[in-house]
Amino acid sequence: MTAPHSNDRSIAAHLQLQRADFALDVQLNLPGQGVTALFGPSGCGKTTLLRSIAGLERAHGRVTVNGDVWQDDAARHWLPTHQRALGYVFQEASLFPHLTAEDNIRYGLRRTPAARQRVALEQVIELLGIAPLLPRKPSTLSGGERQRVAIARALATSPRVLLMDEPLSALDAERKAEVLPYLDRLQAHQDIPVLYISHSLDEVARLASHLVLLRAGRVVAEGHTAQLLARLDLPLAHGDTAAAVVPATVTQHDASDHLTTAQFDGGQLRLVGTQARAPGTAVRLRIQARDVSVALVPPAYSSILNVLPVQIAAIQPEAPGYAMLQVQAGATMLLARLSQHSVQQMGLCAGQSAWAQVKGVALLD
Ligand SMILES: Nc1ncnc2c1ncn2[C@@H]1O[C@H](COP(=O)(O)OP(=O)(O)OP(=O)(O)O)[C@@H](O)[C@H]1O
Repeated sequence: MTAPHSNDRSIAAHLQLQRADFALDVQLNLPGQGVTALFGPSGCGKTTLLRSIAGLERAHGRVTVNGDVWQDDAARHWLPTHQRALGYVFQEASLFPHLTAEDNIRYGLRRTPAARQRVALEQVIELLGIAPLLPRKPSTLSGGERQRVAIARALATSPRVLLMDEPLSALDAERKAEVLPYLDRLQAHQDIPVLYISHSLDEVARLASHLVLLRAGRVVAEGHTAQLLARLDLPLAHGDTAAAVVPATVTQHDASDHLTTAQFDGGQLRLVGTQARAPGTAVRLRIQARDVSVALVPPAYSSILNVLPVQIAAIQPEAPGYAMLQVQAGATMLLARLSQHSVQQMGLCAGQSAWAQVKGVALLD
């Protein structure tokens, strides 16, 4: 069943499911493009939600994906999984061991009706850089290579959505770093929305433009990743890993000093030692709360490259001895993790003007 508005770019998952000691109850309307991360503590229902969208669990409600109605219990409509145009990538690549990488990918392709095939096999192979792996059996591939083949197999079926359940969590840091750029490429070259479960805030910050925070089967918060990461009422903005994500545009690269300048909605930031990027390139920057300090007078003769005029938006006490500050630069919210002692000594309070000294800025893509 296809909705009359074929240009509908959204994913709706209005779902309820009751188990003996767990209930899923979500009303989600998500973007029909880009990566949406599902994040939350173990057992909060991330996998159950993804499986329900896939029709692998019999939740009740309504699921639509960019105009396709997969489930509408009110209209007694429910498509089984094989009739839902989706790709599913699990933590461990579940490839057929007796088939080569190529035959694994072709297997998915054969099961896709010709009318639905929109993604060319060659394109998928090129995108994931797996041409040299095609004749090999899964047992001869590394974990990262296997996962790239599994993603290729899912993509080759021309899915309307890609469901990824912790696709990198079984890989060590090095293999993860090897696969991540392919996920970036996927976003740049394929217009397929991705729902992505991850336990890693780093991964979420890097890949996801949209974020859903779940707890005990319910949605705690949902919205732009950058906005949610900086919200003091949410657990993400607390502790040693708290960080703000800042969308920016490269304006200059000074090759002699290895300094890149990027403009964001609130000023300029300079990054040292990053690869040269052409002016105009859109980038996402990550600023950790522990790398931001606050001064009440403009710091002089400082080695810190980035000093921004800000306004303190909010202050919240943290784990013993710490306070988390939201500081606003233009329209951008940053986080600063300070000692309680400094907050008291300096008499810091919401509404005050100050200078944020940013010690480290990381390029996410
Ligand atoms: N097949 C099942 N039968 C009964 N209960 C289940 C089943 N699968 C999961 N559960 C329970 O449902 C709840 C949600 O599980 P789910 O796997 O969706 O959580 P999750 O957020 O994906 O967790 P994790 O991050 O650990 O993977 C948990 O309480 C879990 O114990």
